[in-house]
Amino acid sequence: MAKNGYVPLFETRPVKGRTFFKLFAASILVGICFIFIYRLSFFPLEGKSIEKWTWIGMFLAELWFSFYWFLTTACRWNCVYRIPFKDRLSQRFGKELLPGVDIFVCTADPLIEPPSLVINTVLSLMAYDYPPEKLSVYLSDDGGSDLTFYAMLEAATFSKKWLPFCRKFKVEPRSPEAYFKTAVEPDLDPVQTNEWRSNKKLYEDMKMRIETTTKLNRIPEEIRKQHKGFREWDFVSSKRDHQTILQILIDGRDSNAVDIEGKPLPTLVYLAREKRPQFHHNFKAGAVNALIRVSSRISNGPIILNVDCDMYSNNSESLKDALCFFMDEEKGNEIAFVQYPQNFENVTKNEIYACSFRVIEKMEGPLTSALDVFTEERLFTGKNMTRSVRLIGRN
Ligand SMILES: O=c1ccn([C@@H]2O[C@H](COP(=O)(O)OP(=O)(O)O[C@H]3O[C@H](CO)[C@@H](O)[C@H](O)[C@H]3O)[C@@H](O)[C@H]2O)c(=O)[nH]1
Ligand SMILES: [Mn+2]
Repeated sequence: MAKNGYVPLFETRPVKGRTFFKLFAASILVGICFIFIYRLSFFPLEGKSIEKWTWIGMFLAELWFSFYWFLTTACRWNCVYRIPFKDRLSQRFGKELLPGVDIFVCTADPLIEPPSLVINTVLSLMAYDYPPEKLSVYLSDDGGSDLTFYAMLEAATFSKKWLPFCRKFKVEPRSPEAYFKTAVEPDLDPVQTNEWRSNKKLYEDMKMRIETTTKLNRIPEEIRKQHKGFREWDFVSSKRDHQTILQILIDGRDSNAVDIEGKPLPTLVYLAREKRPQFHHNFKAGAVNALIRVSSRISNGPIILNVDCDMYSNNSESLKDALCFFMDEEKGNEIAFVQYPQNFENVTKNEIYACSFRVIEKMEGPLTSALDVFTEERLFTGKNMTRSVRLIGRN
């Protein structure tokens, strides 16, 4: 493994049984060739018109199925596993050497994507096992909703206790909702047990306050008075017609931005990009473009992680896993995009949703498919983009 003293940060292992798969594919290819030979050599020249047309129709269908088979087989031809070694990453890169990571969370509607769900995702990302001064979490709110803004204010306050709590009790996953749903009260000394209980209560109270405003569908006057950011909504006529609302809720550059233990907090930003009815907003891709511009002025991290608001992180170390691919001294430069596996809740025990890391190597020019990748296209070709970043996505 170690070559000239170099120890890689990740390993690529071929999936077992590739030769068998290739033989199997070759046998199908032979079968397809026979079908084509048969169709071309035995065309019913003498037959009725219906026979001829059915023959042509079937041949076209066979061509089409063969093309589909070719595409799916090509994708599976050289399957590999990627294995990151995050312990090596921590050994080799101290706090100072790790890159800044800008995390983008997108939400679009406070009714479909309730603010309590959004902040659970945000809190799970803020609590990543990563130097907080290197982390910045940006929420893009395409719903332009003060209900979501209020939930973010609550999350900013709650994070001061939640982050130390996660470290102390080794909480996993770090979405408070997901954690408290299954966690059993730890059997520790009374002081610690009380601390655990009081944090649970803090979360439940916060969730109740947020859900009450969501049900009311407005922010009560006494809460509005607590933060000047709410005044922005005096100028919002609708979710499709408003000015930019940008609020830095926790500024990591400020030495006072610390949790209850005095440790630094990650930067936390709320953004509702400007929208006007005469301009198309381009959905999530538009939101991500706005986030790239805004984050360039605030933290300008060379790594961007992009998640949807309903995708909390279920492992506090997964950021380090992804970084192993980018930080590897030999192969890291060939990698531009790492895609996290996605685990669905309450679906099935068996893994049928391709929950594995995906890594795109040697990227040249824009890629096709899916919105996450669209943002990448802009990143690499955009006229005013001078920022060179690498992406982690979950799509
Ligand atoms: O105008 C919009 C519309 C959507 N979103 C956000 O985009 C994400 C994805 O949208 P959703 O409607 O939930 O699509 P899904 O099918 O659930 O998402 C999958 O499909 C999308 C389109 O390919 C990808 O962008 C997502 O990452 C992928 O999870 C969500 O966080 C939304 O809040 C915005 O920010 N602005
Ligand atoms: Mn979704």
